[in-house]
Amino acid sequence: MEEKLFNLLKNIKPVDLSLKEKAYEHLDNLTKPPRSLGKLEEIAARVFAIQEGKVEPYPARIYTCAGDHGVVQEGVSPYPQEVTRQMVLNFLNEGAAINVLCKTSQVDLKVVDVGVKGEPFPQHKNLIQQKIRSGTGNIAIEKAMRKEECLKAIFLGIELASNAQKQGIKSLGTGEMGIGNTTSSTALYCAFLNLSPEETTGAGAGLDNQAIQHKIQIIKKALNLHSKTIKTQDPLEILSSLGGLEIACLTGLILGAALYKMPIVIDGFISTAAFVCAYKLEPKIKDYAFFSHLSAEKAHKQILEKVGAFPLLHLDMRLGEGTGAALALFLLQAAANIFNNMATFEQAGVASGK
Ligand SMILES: O=C(O)c1ccc[n+]([C@@H]2O[C@H](COP(=O)([O-])O)[C@@H](O)[C@H]2O)c1
Ligand SMILES: Cc1cc2nc[nH]c2cc1C
Repeated sequence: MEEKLFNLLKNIKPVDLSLKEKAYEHLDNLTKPPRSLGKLEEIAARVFAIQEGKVEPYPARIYTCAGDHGVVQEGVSPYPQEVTRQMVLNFLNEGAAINVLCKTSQVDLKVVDVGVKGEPFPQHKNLIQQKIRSGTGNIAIEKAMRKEECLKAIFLGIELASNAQKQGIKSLGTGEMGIGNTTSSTALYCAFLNLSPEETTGAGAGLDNQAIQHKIQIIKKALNLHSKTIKTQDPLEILSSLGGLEIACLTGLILGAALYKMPIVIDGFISTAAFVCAYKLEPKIKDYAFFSHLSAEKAHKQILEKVGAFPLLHLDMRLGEGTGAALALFLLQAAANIFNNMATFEQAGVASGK
């Protein structure tokens, strides 16, 4: 399976960023002072480069991937594990923030059970039931998952991107749900970016300061236990040891987006951990990615700076689910409409500047 993955990764093509100049030539002819729409123009230009001559991000889809985390038994989250399952049901009943924001932005939503603890969910049109295992192992005392399970989750993510493309979807967004997954994400950041748990551990879904100190100790314990693996810097081993099933699936989704030349919007703190895993597997994926927002989770700013990414929105959000991605996909569509629908100086009879 590992060899199959590395062979697939070889097919990922770099984005031809020289195409951005061609996009800017068109944007500079539109009835506005050049570059006056700022980052919106940058978005249009990069989508043009990714889609090789078109700016067409819609129809768009978010995959919200759900999985449970064994490390929750260490008391690292203010919420009980059952909330993962309960929120998946809420997503399917269209009562969650992600449902509302996807409707607002006209983004399609699919919910993926890749590792929620317990029984599979009843069939539902928006549910992809692909549980690989019933939650991860507790990373403070064992590996999160076997390498084969991690690879299965990555391949599932790649398949989700492929299916979306076959169904006419033009861009993707990441979403996740998993009580305990900020602990796993923080451990991944420490392992991949050589950061300390003290500087990267935050409140997650709402821990107080004392509980954050405890979370730091648990992350340290996990990093110690897996220190040999971390030294190797093998992305698959590190993801299997410290990650989560939803994080591995999103890693695959990001790789798949690049493979199928689709723009992908990375949501908050946990999705960025999946981005780092995908980047470590194949750095060419970076130019396919947009970062929706700066999460209020403590270390997100530092991490985004470290990976050279700029977040589009600053709204103090820290929910996950794909909520930032839903808002940012709308910005991609706004950028596309600017590119495709504005009049040029010539068409409108407006004098251009010198
Ligand atoms: O997206 C973010 O930036 C973000 C930051 C903090 C928490 N979350 C969400 O909260 C859950 C994880 O929090 P915790 O404290 O249980 O690790 C998980 O379901 C995430 O979607 C999400
Ligand atoms: C209620 C709730 C909703 C969430 N959505 C994403 N993470 C979450 C965590 C909690 C606790």
